[in-house]
Amino acid sequence: MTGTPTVVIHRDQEVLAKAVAARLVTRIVDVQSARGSASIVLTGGGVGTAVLSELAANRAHDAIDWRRLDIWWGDERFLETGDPERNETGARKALLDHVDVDPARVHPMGAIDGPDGDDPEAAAERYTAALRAAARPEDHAPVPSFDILMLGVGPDAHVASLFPEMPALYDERPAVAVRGAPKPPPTRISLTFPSIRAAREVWILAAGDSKARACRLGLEGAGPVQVPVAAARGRQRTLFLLDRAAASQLPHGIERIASP
Ligand SMILES: O=C(O)[C@H](O)[C@@H](O)[C@H](O)[C@H](O)COP(=O)(O)O
Repeated sequence: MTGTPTVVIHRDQEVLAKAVAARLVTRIVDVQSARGSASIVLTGGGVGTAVLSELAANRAHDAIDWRRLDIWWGDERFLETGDPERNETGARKALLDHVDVDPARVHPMGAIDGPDGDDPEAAAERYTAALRAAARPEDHAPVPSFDILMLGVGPDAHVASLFPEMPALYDERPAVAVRGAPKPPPTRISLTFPSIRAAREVWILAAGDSKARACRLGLEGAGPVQVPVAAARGRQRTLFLLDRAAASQLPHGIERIASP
């Protein structure tokens, strides 16, 4: 795992979302120019979806070769396909329906009306199989080395659908079913920490006062069972991309202020 995360603070949620969208363009273009293709992991939640909307609105997204981009999800709500509460639905509406992605390279997590019916464990196993199929020998893992893995964070410091003190925190499988999630809806599918930590870069996205404590604890090295975001680290780099409100409890001197 990498060393100390880098903290970048933006004035407010709107500037944060625009800046993360611009950062995505630059990082994806750099990776595609170096290796031909790139892979990203999307997150649900307000900030994660706002980033996708800003990316759709920013014509710089034309610099990305969308046909050579693998798109995965960090977690998903186990609902019917097209349900507005599903992260996939939000991502398609905000961005994916507006760019020329290769459908074969877009990997949504299962839905309750999918091939596994109302069995989230089977749907998680299917996602695990897709991850394994995409992994290459040089990844040295059962999942691909995602170039950028984005995660929102909850006020309770959850990331993806890895909630404090829940069994999924201890699971070594690439993707798992989560039942009884404290954030509705209760049944979800989530990547686990081993999958998150296989990513080259992990970007933690947070805005608002309600995330300030989670961000502080996540950066102070708290235990991952109580503070899951504390274990969300990339192999090469970890970024905490925050607005001022989410950064309001951080000790002075560790941040880089990006927006005046
Ligand atoms: O499916 C989900 O609910 C998300 O993946 C979840 O992990 C989200 O990213 C955080 O709860 C932050 O959500 P907000 O940005 O909306 O606060």
